Amino acid sequence: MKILDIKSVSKKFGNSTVVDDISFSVNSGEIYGLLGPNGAGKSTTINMICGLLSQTKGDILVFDKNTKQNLKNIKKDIGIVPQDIAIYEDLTAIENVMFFGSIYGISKKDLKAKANKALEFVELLDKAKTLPSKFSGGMKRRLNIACALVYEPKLIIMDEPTVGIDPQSRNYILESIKTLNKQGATIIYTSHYMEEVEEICTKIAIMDKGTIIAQGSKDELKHMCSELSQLELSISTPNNKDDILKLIKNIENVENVLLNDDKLLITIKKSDKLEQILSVLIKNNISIQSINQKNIDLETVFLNLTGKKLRD
Ligand SMILES: Nc1ncnc2c1ncn2[C@@H]1O[C@H](COP(=O)(O)OP(=O)(O)OP(=O)(O)O)[C@@H](O)[C@H]1O
Repeated sequence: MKILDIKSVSKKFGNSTVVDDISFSVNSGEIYGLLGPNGAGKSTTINMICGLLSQTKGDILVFDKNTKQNLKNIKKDIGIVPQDIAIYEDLTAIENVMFFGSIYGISKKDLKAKANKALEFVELLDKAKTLPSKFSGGMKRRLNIACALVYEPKLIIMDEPTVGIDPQSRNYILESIKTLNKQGATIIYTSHYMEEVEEICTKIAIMDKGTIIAQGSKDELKHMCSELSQLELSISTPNNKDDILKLIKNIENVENVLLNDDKLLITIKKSDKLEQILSVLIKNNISIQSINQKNIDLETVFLNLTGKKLRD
C-alpha cells in the first residue's frame, strides 16, 4: 500500500528551482532513504510533505489524501523529527513530550502514559524531570525523537537526525529506527551518510541539485553500476610500464588503468576480461601476487552517477 506519492513536484524560491520535478513513492513498511549532499533539496522535500512549505508545482498524496486539501488531517499521521532540534529548554523532558502530544490531540488522561512510553523508548525515562539544558547533543536529539513518537504516527520522517552527535547516540538512533519499523511504522530518513542509508534503508532515492538522479532498492541501485567492476592486482614492477598500461587499456571494455607502485587498478565494464589482462601480464614476465575484485558499494554508485563524492 502506498503511504506517500510525490508526483512531479517542484519548488522554487524566487527564481531558483531547488526541487525540480521529482517523483517517488513510499510503500507501507518501508524505510525510505533520501540520500544527497548538502543543498540537494532533501529538507525542502520533507517540508513540503509535512505541509511546512507548499510546492510550486505537482501533487503530494499522503495516505491517499492530497496535501493541498487535507493538510490538517494528514499532519496527525506524520511524526516529524526536524533537522534543527525543536524542544523547549525551559520545559522538562516529559513536559516537552506532553506538550507535543497535546498539540497533536492526545487526550489528557492518556498523555502522561504515552509520554512516559515515548521517553522509555528513547531511553530517557530516568531523565523525565530534567531540563534539556542539562542534556548532551545526543540526548537532545533523542528527546526530539520522543516528541515526534508520542502520538504514535504511522509515518515517521527524520531529517538528518544523526548530524553532530556522538557515535553511541548515533547507533542508538539507527537501532531505534529499525525497532520502530519492526513495530509497523513507515519511515523516511534523510542523510548524507551513505553508510547509514545502506545500513537501515530498504529503498533509496539519490538526490543531487534538486533532482532525483537514481532510485530503487539497494540491490537495484548497485545493479546500475554492476556493469562496472574494479580489479586490484599486486604485481612485480614492470620495466616497460607505459607499454603494459597501453596494452591493458586497449582491451575491450577496459575503462581505466592505473599503476600505483605495485598496485594495478583496472576499471572494467565487464569482469570477463580477466583472462586477457592476465595474459598481457604473463607474456611480459610480470608476476602476480594477488588479485582482488572490489565490490561496488553505494558510494561508488553515487560517484559514477554524479562524478563527485557525497562529502567533499
Ligand atoms: N527559504 C529558502 N529560501 C531560499 N533558498 C532556500 C530556502 N530554503 C532552502 N533553500 C535553498 O534550497 C537548496 C536546497 O536546500 P535543502 O535544505 O532542501 O537541502 P538539503 O538537501 O536538505 O541540504 P542540507 O543537508 O544542507 O540540509 C539550497 O541551495 C538552499 O540554500
